[in-house]
Amino acid sequence: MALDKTIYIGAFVHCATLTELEICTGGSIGVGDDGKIAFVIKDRNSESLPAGWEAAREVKIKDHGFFFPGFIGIVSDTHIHAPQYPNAGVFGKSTLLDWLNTYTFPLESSFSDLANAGRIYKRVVSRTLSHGTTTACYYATVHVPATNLLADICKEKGQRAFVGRVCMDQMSPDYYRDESVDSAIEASRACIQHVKEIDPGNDIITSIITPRFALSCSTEAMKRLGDLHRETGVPCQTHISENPKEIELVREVFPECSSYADVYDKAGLLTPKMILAHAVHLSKDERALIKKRETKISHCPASNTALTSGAAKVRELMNDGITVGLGTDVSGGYTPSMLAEAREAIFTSRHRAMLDGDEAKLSTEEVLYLATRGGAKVVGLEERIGGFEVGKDWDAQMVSIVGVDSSLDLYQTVGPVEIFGGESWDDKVAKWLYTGDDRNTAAVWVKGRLVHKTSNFEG
Ligand SMILES: O=c1[nH]c(=O)c2nc[nH]c2[nH]1
Repeated sequence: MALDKTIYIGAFVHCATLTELEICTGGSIGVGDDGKIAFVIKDRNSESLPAGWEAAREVKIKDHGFFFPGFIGIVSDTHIHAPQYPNAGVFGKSTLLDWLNTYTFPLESSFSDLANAGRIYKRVVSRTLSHGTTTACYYATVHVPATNLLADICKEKGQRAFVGRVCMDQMSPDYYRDESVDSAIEASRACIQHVKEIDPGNDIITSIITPRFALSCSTEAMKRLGDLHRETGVPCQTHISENPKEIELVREVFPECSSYADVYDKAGLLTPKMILAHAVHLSKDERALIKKRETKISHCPASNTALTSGAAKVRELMNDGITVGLGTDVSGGYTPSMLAEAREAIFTSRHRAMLDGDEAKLSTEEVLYLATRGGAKVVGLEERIGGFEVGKDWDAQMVSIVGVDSSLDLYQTVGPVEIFGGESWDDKVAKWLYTGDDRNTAAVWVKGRLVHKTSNFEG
C-alpha cells in the first residue's frame, strides 16, 4: 500500500554513537511513499527542501516533544515471550526453574486454544506498539496454529517482528512439550513456511528458530535445529546462563560439553544470527567464544532482577566487543515498556558499579543506544532501522512532552514528565527516560505506516 509522502517537522533525537546523542531541534525528515527516509535536514534555517517535496503532507512536533527511533526489542524488544503477557507482574518470590513450572508452562499450554491465543496476542502487539516498540523478537509457544496467528497479527497491526515457535522435547511437563524430535522439527518448518507465505521477502515479519533453552532440548533436537538454521538461513534465539541452578543442571545434563555456550556451539547454533537472552553468569571463555562466533546478546535486566537471577555485567560484554541489545523478557520481566527496561538497565549497572567500580555504570545515551541501534544490530537490521539516516525505514515514535502550565490541572498534562523551562535538550531526554511512559508516546510508525496514535497526536 503506497503511503503519502510526509515531512516530519521539529526536533529529532537519535544515537550518533554509543555515547553520544544527536539532537536536532529544528529539523525535517522526509519519508517517501515507500516508507523510507528520503532526506534529513538538520537545520531548517540553513537548508531548503529538496525539489518535489513542496506539496508533501506535514507532521509537526509540538511543545517540548521530539521524534525518536522506534525501540527494537530490544525497543526494539530483543526478547519477549508474547504468551506470558497475562502474567506480567505475577511471579511472587520464584526463581527461574520453579517460576517456569508454577507460572509459565501452565499459561503457555493454554495457547492450544486459538481463540485464547488471538485475544492475548492482539493485546501484546497493541501494547508493545503503544510503548514505541517497532520491532519485537517474540517467543510464542509450541503450538503451530497459535504461533502462525501471532505472525498474522503482527503483520496486520504493522509491527516488525521475529516470531519463534518454541521447541522443547525434554525435561518439560507431559501436558506441554514436543512429542519427539521429528515432530519438533516438522512443526518448526511449518511455522517457517507460514511466514514465507505471508511475507516472502521478510519485509516486516521474519521467522526465528527457537530452542527454548538447553535444558528443555535434547542434543538431537538442538543439532537438528542447528541443521535447519544452516539450511534455511532463518535466525535463532534462545536463553543462556540465566540462573546458577540452571547452569549447574546444564553441566549435569551435558557432561560432554565444556560450558553452557559450548552446548549451543556443538549443535551448530552459536552463529552471528543467534540471539542469546540473559547471559548473566558467562565465564571469560564463554564470552570469548560468543565474541568469536559473533553471536548477539539480549540483556534483560528487569527479568534478571525479578527472578533474582543476577546482575549481568553489560560493561564487560561491551568491552569484549559483543553486540548487546535490550529485552523486556515479559513475563520474567514485569513490563512491556522498553523505556522502563532501559531504566532497569541503568539501575542494574549502578548496582554492578557498587560491586565492580564506576566503569560499570551505563549512561542515558548508552541505554538508548542499546534500545535502538544496539537492538537493530542484534536482529541484523542495522542497515534498515535504529536511527534517522537516508535510506533507512521510518520506524519512529513521536515523543510528546508539554511544559508545566500552572493553569492546567495535574491530569491535563501529558504523562508524568514535567518540563519547567530551564532544562537543556539533554535534560529533556533524560527526564523522558527516567519519568516518561506510554502517555508520552503520541504516535508510532513502522516503515512509514502509522501503527499507533493517541489523542495527543494530530497529523
Ligand atoms: O526468562 C526466561 N523465560 C522463559 O520463558 C524461559 N524458558 C527457559 N528459560 C527461560 N527464561
